[in-house]
Amino acid sequence: MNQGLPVAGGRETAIQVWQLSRGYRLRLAATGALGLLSTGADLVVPVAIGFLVDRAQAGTANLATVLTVTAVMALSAVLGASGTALTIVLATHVYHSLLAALRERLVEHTMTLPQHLVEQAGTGDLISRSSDDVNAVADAAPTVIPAITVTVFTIVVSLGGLAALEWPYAASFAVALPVYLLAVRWFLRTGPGVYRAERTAMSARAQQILESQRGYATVLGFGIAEQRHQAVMTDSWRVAVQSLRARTVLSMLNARLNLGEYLSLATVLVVGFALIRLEASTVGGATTAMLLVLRLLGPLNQLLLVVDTLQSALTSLSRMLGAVTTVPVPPGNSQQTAGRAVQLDQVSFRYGQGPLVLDHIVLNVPPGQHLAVVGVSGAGKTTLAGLVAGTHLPESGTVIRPRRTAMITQEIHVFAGTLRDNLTLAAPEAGDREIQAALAATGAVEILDHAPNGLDTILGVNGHPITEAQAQQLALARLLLADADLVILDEATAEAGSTYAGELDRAADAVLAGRTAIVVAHRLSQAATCDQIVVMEQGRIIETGQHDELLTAGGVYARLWAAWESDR
Ligand SMILES: Nc1ncnc2c1ncn2[C@@H]1O[C@H](COP(=O)(O)OP(=O)(O)OP(=O)(O)O)[C@@H](O)[C@H]1O
Repeated sequence: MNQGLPVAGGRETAIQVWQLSRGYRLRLAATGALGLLSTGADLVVPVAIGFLVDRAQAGTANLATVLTVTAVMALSAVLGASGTALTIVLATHVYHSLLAALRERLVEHTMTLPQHLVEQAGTGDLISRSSDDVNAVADAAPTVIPAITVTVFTIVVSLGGLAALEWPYAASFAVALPVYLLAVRWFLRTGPGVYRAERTAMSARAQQILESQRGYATVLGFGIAEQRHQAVMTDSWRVAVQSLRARTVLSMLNARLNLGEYLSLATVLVVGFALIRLEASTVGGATTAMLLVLRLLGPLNQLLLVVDTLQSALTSLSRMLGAVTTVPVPPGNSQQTAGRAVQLDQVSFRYGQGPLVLDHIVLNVPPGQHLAVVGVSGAGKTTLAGLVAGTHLPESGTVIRPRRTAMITQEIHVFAGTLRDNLTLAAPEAGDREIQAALAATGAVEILDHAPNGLDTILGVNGHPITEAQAQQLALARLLLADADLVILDEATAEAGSTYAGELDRAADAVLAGRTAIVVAHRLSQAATCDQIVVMEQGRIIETGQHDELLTAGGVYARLWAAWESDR
């Protein structure tokens, strides 16, 4: 079962958001001031209507009074509405800028996460955080931002207005306040768990679908399509159940809000009635108070309703920040240096909680030397290559490698893009002549000869097809252009003895010339030409030496060599 990446707590989320807001705080303050002024202008309407009611009651209202008051109301309404609209635009702009900054940080950070941590968490979890969660936070903007900006300012200004009228009016609102507070408290306690469960179910579904797609060949090969289909259905049903729970919680919140609304209106009416009887307020004053409370209820309900979206967005935000703040703290040490040598000192490693896969490895590769790593399948060769490349971090011990290290793994990926893009990934400044030279050196010119648009031919999904061996040649040409100090080769596609194996060995020789290299020798012909060979068994180095020395010694390497020669 995948453990998933961590989720940031409330305090950590607040700290991260505060840090992220650096550079936007002045704009935020200006937005706040504008919001307050705009909502203040909105106060004019209820006050003016109360004023008119009093004048009408006293019989002193004439056409001029009505026209003047109407003009003032119209002006304040226009000013208030435009100010509020501008506040929302400004707030939305800041929100999206902050989200873009966070998304960048997320992508940047995930690129530095050690491979095993991502594998342990499940790629689906990471994809879900950088897609579903980013969408949830972005989608919240149109509802949450207007609700928050309008409500917060309306509450402050309206309560101030009620208190300025007669304090009992403001105090009467306190009767309904506990209902609202209890509703929010209940929702904040119930909501996060329900929303987190919904998001986690979504992550699990994403992982299930991803695994079915990635393992498509295996699914077909073993005839387990129906089984996979059922697994995806089960996870989709879990998402449906969790979504239903989330929506039920929302309906229950609605019921509580309706109760609060009823209580606040009833209380202000009763208080207004009592104040008028005591001659502490005029009918106009009571009218203004009633209008202020009505004004307050709309945004308040809107805010509480978007607490749902807000809560969901906050959950997503905490998941995004959780992935951003995942700092791998390996007890072991993995360092990059300006030099060209590789050193491993007592390096041990395991995947998650599994058994030791590398057991106290000691290795020295002097600058410019080529080291071959040999061993049966599962001995730990690929893992060792990953540790030297820095994609895995040691559990204990120290890895020292050149800063400019490049690796070709067993999974060679052809990126969607042009042939040129695929070659210049690690050398963006390389010109066409250098690219052609690299293709020639690695025997890959044939790819170019058959590419309909030369270096501009689109490769990858739906692009110009290339064979697995050509993809490997392309990867070698890319490596040559990257001009790394240390090259790690862990490619294993070509069958020993095939024409391609010979071609790839020659291409690899061209790439490795003059560099420090570690070659995971899936074909022993690759090992024979290296300066040094280490033989691995169950995570340990059991033999070290040159090809001839190891053959003469008659140990494991000699037996592997004999078996390999007889298979050729
Ligand atoms: N991602 C992983 N999670 C858990 N265990 C793993 C993972 N990758 C490899 N292992 C285990 O670690 C051990 C060493 O695997 P590794 O791939 O490094 O061996 P190898 O010598 O390179 O094998 P091969 O020649 O088949 O690639 C094996 O027991 C393998 O099952």
